[in-house]
Amino acid sequence: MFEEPEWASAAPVAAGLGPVISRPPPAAALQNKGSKCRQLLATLQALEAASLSQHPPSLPSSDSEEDEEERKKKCPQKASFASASVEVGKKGKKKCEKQGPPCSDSEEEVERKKKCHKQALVDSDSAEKEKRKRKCQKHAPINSAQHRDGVDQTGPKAWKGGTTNDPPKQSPGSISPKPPRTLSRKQWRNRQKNKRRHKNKFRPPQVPGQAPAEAPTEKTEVPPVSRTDSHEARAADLRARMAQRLDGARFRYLNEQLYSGPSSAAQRLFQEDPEAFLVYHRGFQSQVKKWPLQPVDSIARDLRQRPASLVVADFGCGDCRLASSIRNPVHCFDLASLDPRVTVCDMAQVPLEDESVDVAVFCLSLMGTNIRDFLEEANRVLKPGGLLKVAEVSSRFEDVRTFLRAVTKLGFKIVSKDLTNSHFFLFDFQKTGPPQVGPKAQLSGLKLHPCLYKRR
Ligand SMILES: C[S@@+](CC[C@H](N)C(=O)[O-])C[C@H]1O[C@@H](n2cnc3c(N)ncnc32)[C@H](O)[C@@H]1O
Repeated sequence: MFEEPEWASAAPVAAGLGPVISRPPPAAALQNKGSKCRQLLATLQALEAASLSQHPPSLPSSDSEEDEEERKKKCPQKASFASASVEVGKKGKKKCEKQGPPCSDSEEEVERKKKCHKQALVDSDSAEKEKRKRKCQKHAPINSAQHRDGVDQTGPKAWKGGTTNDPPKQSPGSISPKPPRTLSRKQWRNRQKNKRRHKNKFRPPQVPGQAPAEAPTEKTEVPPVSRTDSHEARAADLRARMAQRLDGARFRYLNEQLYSGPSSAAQRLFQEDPEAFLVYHRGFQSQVKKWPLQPVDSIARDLRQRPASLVVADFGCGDCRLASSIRNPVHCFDLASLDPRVTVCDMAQVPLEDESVDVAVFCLSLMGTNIRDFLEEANRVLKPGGLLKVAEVSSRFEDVRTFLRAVTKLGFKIVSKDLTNSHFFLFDFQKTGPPQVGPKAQLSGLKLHPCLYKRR
């Protein structure tokens, strides 16, 4: 009964103690029950000792699959039994000890021990299974419910063959000498992360808040077009700005010409270059529209309070803003025409009869160096007692009183003056009669500063 071949041959091999244990002959065993029992116990103890020294159960690594593999390599056919036999040594002994005295010499005793040994083997197998099951549960807590439900997921390979994608959990303290064949949860996550990174590496960068680009389609060809558009828009904008600056320069030049020479020269200028008149007026309009109040509007307001029957002569009318603002009949004179109502002429000589108009207006138009000619012409066409209205840029006046005195010598008296406006002065004169001075008399008060515009 002690010659159970598997147990007798496998145990020493598994324990590595074959040469140490001497097996007594069966006959002697039957005769000497006490010694057999002792031998049996000795064998069991030796097996147990060997088992403990080689595979200490307290070490976590001893339960590892690698160790199992190692054992299988050492004894491919008997490995499972060998591990079981180790347990036999422990559990069988304990069970036997519980069931009866350790050193009974009777045959029943031996039989009982044999049964105990078989039972121990069964117990050992079930214990081993239970241990593996616990180990698996420890590695895969997510699937613990499945384990509880009886789904067999035992063993580390469950992660490979399982339907779930959840990685196995590795206990924090466990250190495996070899790289694990299954991935830990952390390793699995890192691998997934690396895969995603690798994918995203070759994707075009996405703007936050925008939908991700599906593929390089026609949409990707849009930016060059928009770039071209923006380039053309910038070029057009640049051209417009350059043209504006050129116009500004031309306006300043023309403006200076009008103030620095006699009206005859200005007349020639615009006759030779009609476009220059447009340039000048564009520049003038861009300037006065920034003013808080345009003097022409102030004059028009005053005239609207007077009888509409009064005949008005507008010297240097420009775009006929005054004529458009009042109901009075208005003779419009200028060096060039921006409106059909304009009579093109030098205002030093207007095509009007003497004493034919009630109101003569000079709104920012005393530009030439021959201002006296303009004022004498107004005196000629004005009716006696007629109204002379003058508006000029305030900065042009060196001394307002000398100006007023000079105008008075030309057959006018000052009626009202308004010096309150920040940009221009307003004067009202009444015709008193013909000029009181001869043609060669000097009227220095009529010399006004040119109104020059700064480059902006
Ligand atoms: C600054 S603009 C003012 C235009 C208009 N009076 C206004 O206030 O809107 C001066 C105008 O007087 C005109 N002018 C200057 N000298 C002139 C002259 N000798 N004969 C006719 N018009 C003249 C210019 O051509 C210009 O249109």
